[in-house]
Amino acid sequence: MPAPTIADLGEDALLTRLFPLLPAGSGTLLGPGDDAAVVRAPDARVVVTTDVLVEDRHFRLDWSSGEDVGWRAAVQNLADVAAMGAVPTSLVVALVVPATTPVAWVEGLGRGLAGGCPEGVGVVGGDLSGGEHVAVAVTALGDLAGRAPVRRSGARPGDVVAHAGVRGHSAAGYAWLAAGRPVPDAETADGEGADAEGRALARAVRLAVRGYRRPVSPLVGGPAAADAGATAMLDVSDGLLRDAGRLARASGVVVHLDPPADAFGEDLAALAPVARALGADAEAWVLAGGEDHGLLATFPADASLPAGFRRIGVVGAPGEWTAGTVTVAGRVPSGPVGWDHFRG
Ligand SMILES: Nc1ncnc2c1ncn2[C@@H]1O[C@H](COP(=O)(O)OP(=O)(O)O)[C@@H](O)[C@H]1O
Ligand SMILES: Cc1ncc(C[n+]2csc(CCOP(=O)(O)OP(=O)(O)O)c2C)c(N)n1
Ligand SMILES: [Mg+2]
Ligand SMILES: [Mg+2]
Ligand SMILES: [Mg+2]
Repeated sequence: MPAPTIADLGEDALLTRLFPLLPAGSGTLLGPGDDAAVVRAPDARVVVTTDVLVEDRHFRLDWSSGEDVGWRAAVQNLADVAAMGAVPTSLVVALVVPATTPVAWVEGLGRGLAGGCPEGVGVVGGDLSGGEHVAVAVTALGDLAGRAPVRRSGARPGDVVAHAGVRGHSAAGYAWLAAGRPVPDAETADGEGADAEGRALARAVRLAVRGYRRPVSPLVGGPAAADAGATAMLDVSDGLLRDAGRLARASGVVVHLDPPADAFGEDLAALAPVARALGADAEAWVLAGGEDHGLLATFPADASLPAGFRRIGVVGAPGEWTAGTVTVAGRVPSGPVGWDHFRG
């Protein structure tokens, strides 16, 4: 018997299968099933953002399961809410899927959405459409709880540049899958079968591929950064250099990143076996890889950095370099800076 597809079920039965898998959310007054949802908005100012994931652009069905795609769709949006200094509250999920899609894939997506959402966040509604390719558009709502939003534009010369979360993992995982290399199983990574070097490579590959399939954003760091006096913040979706450049441009400043071995030593060490095996450059993944969804923020020099944030540089005034410039170890890097949907 072939696996049942969503054409076997139809829309209503598919939704009946999906709803119980979705997280309810502590601020949900009316969840999925009516013409619209009703959610609590304690702050009166609602933070709202949307991001779409498109098959073969953001994910491949042969590289990621429904659960992976749901997880990433949630995290990518939750990170944008956190990057404003807000606490995410609800998601709305619009799904385009071919009729031939297995029911299990959509159920996996539901479970992945639940897995990517922290306690208290609900998936309160969405939409379904047939289409040639899979696309998942998520809208996220958040609560500032009295905080001022942390914008991209508030960085001042002398501020410390800090980052919370991993860097380069998603790009390394993508590179591994794009090279057509098999993902080692947990037994190879942790068991007795392989030699020490083989196990180290297996562990590093699994970390990277997991980072690509199911990134983890340090969401609580967003409100914590706001409370610690962050002057500017954004999540790193397109690459550290590109997103730091956006912050620098919006703020009219220059961002000076510390030498990679100091600022990103842990990531470089974690990804080194993957880079060696592929003949690739871990530094390029860390500086220009996207989709890790860490938080990049600037703080006054005398602020104490909240848990999870590490100093990676300092903000400078324009002069020798124009506003919007990002330097690494005192020089403007010549390699790629990150992702652009229309320019590669
Ligand atoms: N089609 C659009 N219509 C209106 N605003 C948009 C559109 N696409 C992007 N934006 C806005 O432009 C800004 C940059 O978008 P984007 O680079 O996608 O941000 P992020 O990386 O945080 O998701 C955001 O404020 C976003 O809301
Ligand atoms: C199959 C596949 N190819 C390429 C990529 C790499 N990639 C796709 S979009 C993107 C940048 C982030 O996505 P975007 O839609 O720009 O999110 P936003 O910046 O709006 O948060 C990257 C690095 C991928 N994740 N999967
Ligand atoms: Mg976006
Ligand atoms: Mg963002
Ligand atoms: Mg982008």
